[in-house]
Amino acid sequence: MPVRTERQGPVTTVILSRPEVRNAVDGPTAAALADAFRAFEADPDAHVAVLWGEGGTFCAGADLKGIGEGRGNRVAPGGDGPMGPTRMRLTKPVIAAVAGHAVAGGLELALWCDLRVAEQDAVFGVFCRRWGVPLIDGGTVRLPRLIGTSRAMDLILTGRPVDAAEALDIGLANRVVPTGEARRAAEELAADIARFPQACLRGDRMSVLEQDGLAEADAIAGELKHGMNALHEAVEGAARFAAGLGRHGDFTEI
Ligand SMILES: CC(C)(COP(=O)([O-])OP(=O)(O)OC[C@H]1O[C@@H](n2cnc3c(N)ncnc32)[C@H](O)[C@@H]1OP(=O)(O)O)[C@@H](O)C(=O)NCCC(=O)NCCSC(=O)C[C@@H](O)C[N+](C)(C)C
Repeated sequence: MPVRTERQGPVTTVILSRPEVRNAVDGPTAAALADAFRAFEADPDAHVAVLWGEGGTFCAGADLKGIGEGRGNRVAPGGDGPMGPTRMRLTKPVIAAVAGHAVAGGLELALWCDLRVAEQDAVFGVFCRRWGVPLIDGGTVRLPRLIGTSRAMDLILTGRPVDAAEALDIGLANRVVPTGEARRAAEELAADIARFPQACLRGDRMSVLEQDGLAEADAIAGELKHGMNALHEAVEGAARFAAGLGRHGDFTEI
């Protein structure tokens, strides 16, 4: 099974498991990844997902051997991405737990996630530059939005490796943790996020995602729309505050 899912309360961990090819994604693996995230999205008790690659590597991108033999991943307009879930807009957050390499399509998978927790020896990069395989899983769109056009163009044109320290510095990684700790740290972060009232959190997240390409006034109108959908939580949350709960950053009691 190239993909499996484990569940701890509201946290779902999707595990990419083809360590013998550094978790390179072929067609069946892409389909299994997409299905795993569809199942996460449909499960009302699952709040936050973690995407982790087994065997010390996040993902070496698309399966180059398959591409070389004419068995490239399916590229269908309107369908799933060649790497699987990269064209889905989930209503819930996903965190990439990056050990080893997150390169080419593996970088695109990490960019699709909301947050990236990287091990200190993790490496990111547009390694597909070497083979003439294009970024068509959102990489040319999400990378500049995340780190800015100038930095993204450097990485896209040179295909150079980016270590964890630089990734943190340029905002590609959100946290850097010791080697071997990415999954645990990402799951802890996911559990922290899963504790909050979810309608408000999902609305604020969606406001961030939807504003790309919108004029400021339209983006602010979108923010209002998502915020109003979660007002019931605001009333409940304000009542908890008035009762003296959750003050001074102690979120465990809310
Ligand atoms: C990741 C890596 C740095 C790890 O190095 P390592 O020293 O730890 O491991 P290795 O010895 O190089 O590889 C171990 C095994 O893993 C296989 N492997 C590694 N990456 C692979 C890959 N991408 N496809 C198929 N097999 C891959 C190797 O061939 C090898 O198999 P073998 O034991 O049978 O020789 C190194 O393997 C590497 O550079 N791999 C290639 C990465 C790369 O360039 N990927 C580009 C893929 S194209 C791409 O993803 C772009 C994407 O947008 C395309 N699409 C839109 C279609 C999705």
